[in-house]
This record gives sequence, structure tokens and C-alpha cells, in this order.
Amino acid sequence: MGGHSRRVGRAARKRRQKQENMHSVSLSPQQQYVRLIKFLHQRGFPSSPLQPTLFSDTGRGLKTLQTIQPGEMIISLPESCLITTSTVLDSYLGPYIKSWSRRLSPLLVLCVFLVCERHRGEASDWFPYIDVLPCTYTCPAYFSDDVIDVLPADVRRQAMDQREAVLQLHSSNEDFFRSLQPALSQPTDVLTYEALRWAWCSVNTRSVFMSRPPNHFLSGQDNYALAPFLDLLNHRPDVQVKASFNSQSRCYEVRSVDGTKRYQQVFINYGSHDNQRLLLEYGFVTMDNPHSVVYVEKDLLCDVLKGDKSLDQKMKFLREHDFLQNLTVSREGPSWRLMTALRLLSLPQTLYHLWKAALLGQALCENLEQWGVETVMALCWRLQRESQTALEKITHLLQQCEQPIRDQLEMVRSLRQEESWILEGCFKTLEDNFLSSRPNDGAMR
Ligand SMILES: C[S@@+](CC[C@H](N)C(=O)[O-])C[C@H]1O[C@@H](n2cnc3c(N)ncnc32)[C@H](O)[C@@H]1O
Repeated sequence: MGGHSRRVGRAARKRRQKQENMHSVSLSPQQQYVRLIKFLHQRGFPSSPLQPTLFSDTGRGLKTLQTIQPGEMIISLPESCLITTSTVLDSYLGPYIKSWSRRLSPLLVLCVFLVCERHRGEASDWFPYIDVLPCTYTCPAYFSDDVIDVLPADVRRQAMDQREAVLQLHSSNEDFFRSLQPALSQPTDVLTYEALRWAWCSVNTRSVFMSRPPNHFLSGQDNYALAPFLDLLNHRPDVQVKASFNSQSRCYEVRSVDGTKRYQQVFINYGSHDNQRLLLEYGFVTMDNPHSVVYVEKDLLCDVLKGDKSLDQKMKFLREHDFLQNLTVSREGPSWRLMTALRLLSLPQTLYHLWKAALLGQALCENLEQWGVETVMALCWRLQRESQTALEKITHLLQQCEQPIRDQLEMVRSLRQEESWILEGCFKTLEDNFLSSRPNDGAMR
């Protein structure tokens, strides 16, 4: 515990130092940003010490021109600057949505609005905002098969699910998209799959959480708000903020917990996400992520233990007790869940009466505990081999690909590299803490 906090302290210091050496270029003088600020002022957003800036490490973000004190407000954005489902339902699209034969999801409604407003160009009220949105994203919905192929197994499955979900969202709503033609000038090819994918990633990577009252015309939870300018804030895992919509001031407010020094990038926290989740949901990974772990998949577990005749029964037992998910290793070693699952897997069928107790955390005899540690090492070996193979493939692919695949591959390379470091760290922790006390009587079954 003490060692861990020292490490985190060191990492935070290194990060601060790195940040001080970062190269950055102000974007404020550019016409797009001048127009965005003017647009927000007209909607009641006061002047802000935050300046859109291009940073060499994180890309575009916001820099503060004044020190932000601990507890001070970072940004307070009036409701009139937000795009929510109310904005859409009150717009020219409202009648089409309200009279459609099915109730549509808040996410779809926001996506459709973004696509239509982008299509309207300068005629759109929201043009100054839409004009500064990225043209493309590095989320899995954009990944080619080559990129999907070099992802870790669990991420690969979820990335494919994301690609499929966006395709499905498009194909299952084509009739609704066609119904919007009278609302659009030059209506052909507006709500294409590519346009919907862009909007889907815009909403998913940039919206803030804002719980909204249920709406008769929409189906499902409505928690999204697009927040211009505020959505230029990047994520840092060690930063804390308080963010919510203030129903008294009618502003979306973000308050800093620790403050930020003048001329530094201001960060917020998107949640305690590991890098797999950041990649899947936001299309980036961050180095020195304290939440980083490597996942041990059920299939790998089965493969490593395939000699065990009662494996199917034990896996069934683990599934029934919800113990086949979130089995992980970190630099500090295997997680409690993984070790607990392995305890059960170490038991012979004759000791069935101990299976439940093992899941409740009861320690077993030294030989079985040792078997658990050795199995973690075998799992780490296998994962490390997969990681190295993927890194070699990525190096090869990088030699022959162009943007934007290059950015996607660089991101996956960082994820795989981190995975390899975690596995090395886990291996070392196990060697240092367990194998030195290994009994000589051969614990492997
Ligand atoms: C809410 S936006 C933040 C502003 C964004 N950088 C921009 O240029 O518009 C979220 C996106 O910013 C990027 N991002 C956020 N934090 C980051 C970080 N620490 N490092 C790299 N990219 C980051 C990711 O692409 C993410 O999907």
C-alpha cells in the first residue's frame, strides 16, 4: 500500500514535469475559435481564462491563462449553450420525431440532429460549434479489420460489437431517415452510415452526463448533453473535478478539486477507466494510468487448464456465481477475483464441498495456493506471447499504412506495450513474493 502510493506520487511528479516541458500552440486567434467564443458569448457564456490550445501530447485541449485555485469553478456553461434532446425536439426535426411510428432513442435523436445541422453548414445556428468538431475519430467504430485483429481478445470482441451496433443503428432506421427528406435541402445522401458513425462518435466521446426527465416522445434513458467549449477538456486519471448541471443557476458547472497552475492544460476526469475502456469509449489511451490492468479471458483460462477433467463443471460453477468476468492482473500481481477463481479451479472434484468456501475467500493448503500462483504465471506467459506477436504485427502494419489507420495502430500499440509492461511487472511481483518461498515438493498438479 505504502509502496503503491509512493509509486503514484512519483508518477504524478513525473507527469507534472513532463507537462511543464510540453509544447503547445494557442488556437484562440484562429477564426473558427473566435467564432465559437462569440457564439457562446451571445448565449450568455461569460469570458473565460481558458484558451483552446494544441498540445504536443494530448492534442487539442484547454489551457488556463490564470491559476485555478482548489475548489474554484473551471467552467460554467449556460443551458442555452447545450444541445440536448429538448433542443432537437424544439427544432424543425421535432415534428418528424414526434409523429414517427416508433419512439426513438435520445442517442439517435442527437446523432440525427448533428448530421442534419452539419449538412446545413453556415445556415445552422450551431455552425460555430459543429465547425470545431473533429472530422473523424479513433473509436472502434472506425477501425479496419487489421486494427481489430491486433487488439487484445476482450477488447476485440467489444470493438466488433461497437462497429456492429453503429451499422445496426443505421440500417434499422433507414425508413426514418428517408422520412426526414422534406426537412433537408438537397436531401440525398445526408444520413449515410458514415455520417451517422461520425455523429455517434461525437456524442459518445464528447457529451456530458445530464439526467433529463423522461420524454413521452423518446424511448430509454436520456442522459446526454453536448456542451460546446467545455467538451474541449481532456481527461487525466489523477485529476478530480465536480461536474453537474446546477438547476438553480441553470448552468452546467465543472469545479476543480486540486486547482491548476497558470498556463497549464486544464484536465477533467471522465471516470476511473482503464485503458481498454478509454480506447473503446473515447478512442485514446493514457500513459501512467493507475487503473490499468490486463484481463484474463475465460477461453485462455480453459486453454491453460485443459488437462483438468472436471474443468467444465468448475467453469459452470464459476459462471453461475458470476466469477468469470473481470479476472485481471496488474503490476502488483493477480486480482483477488482471479486468485479466488483459481482457488476453486485448483480443487479436485472430490472436494466439491469446498468449492463454495473457496469462492468466499477461504484459503487452501499451501500446495494448492502455490498451484494458483504458478497458473497465474502460465497465464501471464501466454498473454505476454500474444502481446509480443501483436506488437510485431503492428510494427509491420505501420510500415504499409496511411492516416487515419496509422493513428489507430499507434493507439493500439500503446495499449499493447502497456499490457506487456503490466505482465512483466506482475511476473516480477510473483517471483519476488511467492516463488522464493516455494516448497521443493513439486506443487504443480
Ligand atoms: C471531450 S473530447 C476532449 C477534447 C478533444 N481533445 C478535442 O480536440 O476536441 C474527448 C476526446 O479527447 C481526446 N482525449 C481526451 N483526453 C485525452 C488524453 N489525455 N490524451 C489524448 N487524447 C485525449 C480523445 O480523443 C477523446 O475522445
